[in-house]
Amino acid sequence: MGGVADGPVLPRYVRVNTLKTSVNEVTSYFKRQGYTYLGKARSIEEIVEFAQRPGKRFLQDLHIPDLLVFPPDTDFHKDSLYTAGHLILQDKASCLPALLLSPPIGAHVIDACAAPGNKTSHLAARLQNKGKVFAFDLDTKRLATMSTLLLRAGVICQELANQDFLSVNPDDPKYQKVSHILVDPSCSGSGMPDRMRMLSEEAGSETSERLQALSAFQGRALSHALSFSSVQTVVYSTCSVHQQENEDVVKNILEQHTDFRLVKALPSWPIRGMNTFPGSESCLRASLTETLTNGFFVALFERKDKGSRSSVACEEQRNVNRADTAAERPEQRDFNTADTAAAGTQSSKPGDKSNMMQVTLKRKASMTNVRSTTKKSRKKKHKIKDS
Ligand SMILES: C[S@@+](CC[C@H](N)C(=O)[O-])C[C@H]1O[C@@H](n2cnc3c(N)ncnc32)[C@H](O)[C@@H]1O
Repeated sequence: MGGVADGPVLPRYVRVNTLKTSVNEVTSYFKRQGYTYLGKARSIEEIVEFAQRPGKRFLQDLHIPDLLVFPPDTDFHKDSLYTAGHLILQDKASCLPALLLSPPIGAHVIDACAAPGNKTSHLAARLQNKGKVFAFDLDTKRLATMSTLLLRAGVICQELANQDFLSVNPDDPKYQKVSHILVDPSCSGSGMPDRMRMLSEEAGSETSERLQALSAFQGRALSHALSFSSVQTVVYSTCSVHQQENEDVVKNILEQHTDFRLVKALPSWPIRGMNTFPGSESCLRASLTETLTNGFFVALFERKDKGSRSSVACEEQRNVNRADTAAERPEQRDFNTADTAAAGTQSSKPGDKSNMMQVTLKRKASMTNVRSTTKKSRKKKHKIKDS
């Protein structure tokens, strides 16, 4: 393990799945396992210090109440609380989007690019399984993984669809009550430590083209989310460190969607968006060196007029989105590498036409495919319960 001289090391963050247990119960459990509970962290510096030393100790995080912090390399994969879905191994930064979206219990929520589903399960926990999470993803395999993870986490308010979010009709009566949307689209993954290394090995021009295409897709996904007529709050997040995928996307969207404004995301968070446009400090950034997390970016949008948006404005924006989408959709499927690796499943290489074809074919199976996976998973749930 690295010492202070090697720079900060990422602790093991553990999110308590409040659908199945509580922070108090988990704290008592670990105390019985011989761990010492050091209370709630008071500063990031305290966590930095804490993470330098091994040992059976843990803290409660200072920003995210249902997050516990253990020394790096603490392995919970065989722990019975983990296997029973009471604990979710999730980086602190990746807990920010659901925390910030903060849908009220019973709300209808869309998770636009959802698999493998850690944020979906966090959203369901915040909803206390009441209301609805419509979760979309293009990748069949990742959705199957997600279905298993959600089952283990006790999530029952989800509706999964193997569908391009950009093709979801905001006028569909099914989504008329959607008030909160999370957009966590495919990105370069440059905030993930190993991804950063991989990216630096890529040729400059290739990287810049890829970033450009990613950024265009991210903008369209975010714009599409803002076109749902009842949506009030939207969170946009990436695990990228690039301005092009973060502040630039947000700036363009604010210019297009003047009926939305940025809200200061978690004011107590120390690192803000890069100063590239007025108000960019409302966004937040995360990094290993500054916040002891993976590299991450979050922007929180809120509708200015809390009443419903004019249907003409919605329709105009959707026409723009549809035209852009039709032009760009085929390439966009290449950008799943970082996310797929994070999910522990096989990824398609950028430009690998055979894999692209597979994805296209799989997508034709669409909703039925996922619904049948979900049914199978439900059967499995009973088996797990019985055994
Ligand atoms: C960053 S990952 C999402 C991680 C997920 N939110 C979580 O916390 O587990 C991005 C996901 O977007 C999916 N995706 C890419 N393009 C999409 C599209 N047009 N519609 C829906 N999902 C898409 C990818 O397959 C990938 O699973």
